[in-house]
Amino acid sequence: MEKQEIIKKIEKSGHRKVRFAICDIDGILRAKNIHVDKFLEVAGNTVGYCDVVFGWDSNDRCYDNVELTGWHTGYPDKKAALDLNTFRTVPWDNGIPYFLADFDVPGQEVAACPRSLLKKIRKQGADMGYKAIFSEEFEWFNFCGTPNQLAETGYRNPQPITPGMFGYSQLRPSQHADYYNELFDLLAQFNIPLESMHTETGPGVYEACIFYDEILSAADKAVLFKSAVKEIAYRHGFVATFMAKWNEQLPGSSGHIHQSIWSSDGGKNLFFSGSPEEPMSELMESYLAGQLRCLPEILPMYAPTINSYKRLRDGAWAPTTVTWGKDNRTTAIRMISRDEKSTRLEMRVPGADSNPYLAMAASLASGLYGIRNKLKLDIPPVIGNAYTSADVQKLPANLLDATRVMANSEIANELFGEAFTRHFTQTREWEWREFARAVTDWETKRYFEII
Ligand SMILES: NC(=O)CC[C@H](N)C(=O)O
Repeated sequence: MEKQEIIKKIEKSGHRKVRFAICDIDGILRAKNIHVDKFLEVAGNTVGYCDVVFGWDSNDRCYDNVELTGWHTGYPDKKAALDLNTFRTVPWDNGIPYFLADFDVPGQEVAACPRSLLKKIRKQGADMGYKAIFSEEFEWFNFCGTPNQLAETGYRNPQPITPGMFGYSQLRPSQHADYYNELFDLLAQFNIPLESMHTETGPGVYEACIFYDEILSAADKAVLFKSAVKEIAYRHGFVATFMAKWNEQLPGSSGHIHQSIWSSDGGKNLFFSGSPEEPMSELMESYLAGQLRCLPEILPMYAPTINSYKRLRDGAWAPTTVTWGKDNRTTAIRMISRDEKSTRLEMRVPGADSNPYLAMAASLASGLYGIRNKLKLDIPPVIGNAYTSADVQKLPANLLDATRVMANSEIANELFGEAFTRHFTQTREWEWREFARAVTDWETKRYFEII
C-alpha cells in the first residue's frame, strides 16, 4: 500500500493514535503509541527512539559489558523508521493502526537491530538472484490466570488450561473453543494467516503453522505472532509461554523454520532438481551443507537463552546433533519433498524462545554461505534415530559453550559482521553471568539439608 493510501485509510478510520514497535535482541517487541499528527510527521521519515532497547536485557536490566550503548554513551536516541509495508490494524484493540519499525536508516549503523540484520542478509540473497520463502511454526503452553497472579506465585505449579498429554486432540480445543477459534480468526485479521493449528502433546499446549511468505514478511509475522498470542490469551484470562522448556518432565516448545530458495520472480523452486526420485538440487545441497557447516558456530542465534538448552535433549523430538535426514524428526534439519512446491528444509533447532529475525537471518546467511562456497554435502542423511547414531557431531550443550564458540568464530563474523557478532555474544555472556549468580531451586532441593 502506498504512503498516501495508508494515510487516507488512517484518517478515514478516525483513530487519533497509531502504534509502532521495535524488536529487541531477545525478540521482544518494544512498542509506543503516538498521536496521529506525529505519525503524519514521521511516516516516510524517521522518529527518535532511545537506544536503550539494545542496552538492556529481557528484564530491563542494563548490560555492563556492551560497547554499542550504555551509561558511557548516555543512552541517546537513534533514528528509527516505520516500515509502511508492515501496516496492519489490531483487531483485538479497536483496530488501532500498527507498524513495525527498525533502525535501518541511511548513514546510520545500529549493528544490534535484528530486523536490520535480516534485511541485510535478505539483500545478499536478492543480489544473488534468489527469493527466500520462509515460515515459522510455534508450539507454546497456555495457563490459567493473569501475569500478576503467576508472578505472585513465583510461577510455581501454574495450571495448564487443559490436563494431560493429548496431541491432535479433537476434545481439548472444545474446552476453550472461544480462545482456540479466536486465535485463528484474529491472527488472520492481523495479517498473520495460519496454515494450521492443533494441540501438541502436553497439558495446554497448542501448535500453529504460519503461512509461508517472503523472508522479511515471514519474520515480521513470526515476531508479531508471539506477542499477538499473548495478548489474545489475556482476553481469556490465560497466559501463554514461549519458553523453550518450562517443565523438565514435559515436551519443549519449538520454533521450527521452513525454508526454500526460489528464482527472483518467485516462479521456480531452486531447491527442486526436477526429478521426483532425487529431488534435491545442487543448490539445495550446497545450502544444506552451509547450514550444517555453520550450525555449531552460530547456535545462540537459534538457542539464545539459558533455557533453550534444556529443550535440546535426546529423545525429546528436539535435535542434539549436527545432522540432517529425509523426513526425519530426530535430526537438526529435516528435508521434505512431496513435489516441486513442497521441496524445502525444516530447521528444527530453534526453540519458541528464539528471535525469529535472528533465527531466519542465521538460516539464510548460512545457506547462502554454502552456495557461495559451492559446498558439497559431506554429511550423509541419518536413517532412523539420530540420537543414537554413531559418528555424529554433538551441538554445544549450554549457552556458555555455544557463545564462546560463536564469539571466536570467523564464520559468524563473515555471516553477520563483526559488530553484530560482538554485541550479540556480549549479550549472551551477560545472560550466562546473570544465571550463574542465581541460586536455583534445583540447588536447594539437592543440597539444603543433605550436604
Ligand atoms: N512437532 C514436533 O516435532 C515436536 C517438537 C518438540 N516439541 C521440540 O521442542 O522440538
